[in-house]
Amino acid sequence: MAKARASLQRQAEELDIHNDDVKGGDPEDTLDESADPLEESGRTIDTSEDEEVDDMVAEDIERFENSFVGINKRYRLINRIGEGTFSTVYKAEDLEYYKYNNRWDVEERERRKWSSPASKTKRSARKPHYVAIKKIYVTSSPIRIFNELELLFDLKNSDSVCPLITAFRHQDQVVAVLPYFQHQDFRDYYKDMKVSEMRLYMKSLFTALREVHKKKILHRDVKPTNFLYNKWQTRGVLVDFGLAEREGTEWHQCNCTLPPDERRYRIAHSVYAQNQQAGHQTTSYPKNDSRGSRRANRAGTRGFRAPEVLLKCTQQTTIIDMWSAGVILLTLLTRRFPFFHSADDIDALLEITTIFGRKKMKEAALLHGQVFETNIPSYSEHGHSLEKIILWCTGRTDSDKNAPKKELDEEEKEAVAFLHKLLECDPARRITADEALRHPFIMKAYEDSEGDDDMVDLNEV
Ligand SMILES: Nc1ncnc2c1ncn2[C@@H]1O[C@H](COP(=O)(O)OP(=O)(O)OP(=O)(O)O)[C@@H](O)[C@H]1O
Repeated sequence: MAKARASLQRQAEELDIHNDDVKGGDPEDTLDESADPLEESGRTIDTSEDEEVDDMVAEDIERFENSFVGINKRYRLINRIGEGTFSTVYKAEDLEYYKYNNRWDVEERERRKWSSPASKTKRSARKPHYVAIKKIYVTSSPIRIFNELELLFDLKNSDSVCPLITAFRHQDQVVAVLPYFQHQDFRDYYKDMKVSEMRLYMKSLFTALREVHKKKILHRDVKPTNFLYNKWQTRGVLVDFGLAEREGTEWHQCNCTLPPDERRYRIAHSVYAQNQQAGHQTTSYPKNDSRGSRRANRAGTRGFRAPEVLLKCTQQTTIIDMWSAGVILLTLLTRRFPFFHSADDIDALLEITTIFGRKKMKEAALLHGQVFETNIPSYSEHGHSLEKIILWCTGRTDSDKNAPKKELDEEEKEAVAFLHKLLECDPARRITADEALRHPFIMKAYEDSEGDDDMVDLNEV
């Protein structure tokens, strides 16, 4: 393992490119904006090798094959399946599959488990095997590429993380080779997923996050396009560790990790509190603050960033991913994608304020030593309940005040009770992936899959 790591490191160091990351934020921060969930370019392109390939895509594949000498000896490129901010992903047939040990191939393992001894040898000899080739843009910094490859290498034994099979470099171009994971486009099912199906989706997502978080890795970019879900197999895999990092990277003490008494003391003696006591409602923070602005990693995708990321917490933990998972569940329950659609971080904070109200946001900000103030009169002190928002978004509100009040059904109510635990503004009180998997809402998914196991047993008999 150490040898492979050293070789990856060497490859990253060898890259002679000095460009900065694609989108930098203000120089004081680390802000990597991943693809907008609304942008068509981020959309999964459906592929079947028999399908006609667009002329433009065929040209692109040809360019790629010509620029990356030798790639077509190992892989037959079939189609372009995804385009993101940092990479283009192609589906390809692995031409040298049988030369190697393919422990990464979970699907083949499953197939072999259930097939007869004779078919095991017969069919696998003919069956083509597919991979996803991620061509990382040359504008990505070598450090970033190395980071992604190294974290994927670390997670190689996790079935719910799309593993790294191998990686190649040719001049300034790096490609990562991953197993091709058959999945459906989120946009094709989020509008009509039943609550029982949401449970299975979330269970699979938390299983992946538990694995990642156990290794103390923050994914940082949890969103539907980075969780490839196969609803027929009720299994998904996490992809895209391009923004991921190890917990503790560049940490500096943040107020949120102080013992409550000490935090209260600091807040009570802050400039903000003193100005408040003096009754300076409009000048509760220094207008000409000479202190340097705070540095914090705010990488992620708009609409999925946790409040502590937006508030520049300097000790962010793996729990930021659980907020993003909450945004996915909110999307499924409201049938709105993307649910949040802010232009920048301030907008994002305001969108959250609309739901949770001014009081909660002020508390959330103080927790990280920040002051949250807004003069927008329409934001209420306590916001709106998630129940109400789901009813609004799904057209279950009546303009007639005398009409009987519409309510969520029992299953939706259970989902909302769980959602509150994910969309908790205080990271210390937010549910972890491990706890989520033991929550009654998710536990019901195990009851459903126990039923499925029975069915398999009967078929076997
Ligand atoms: N292993 C895989 N199997 C099938 N499809 C994949 C695989 N990996 C990636 N894809 C497809 O390619 C898309 C882009 O991949 P990825 O998220 O890794 O790239 P990215 O450039 O970092 O994207 P973004 O900027 O959207 O975060 C995915 O949303 C998915 O549709």
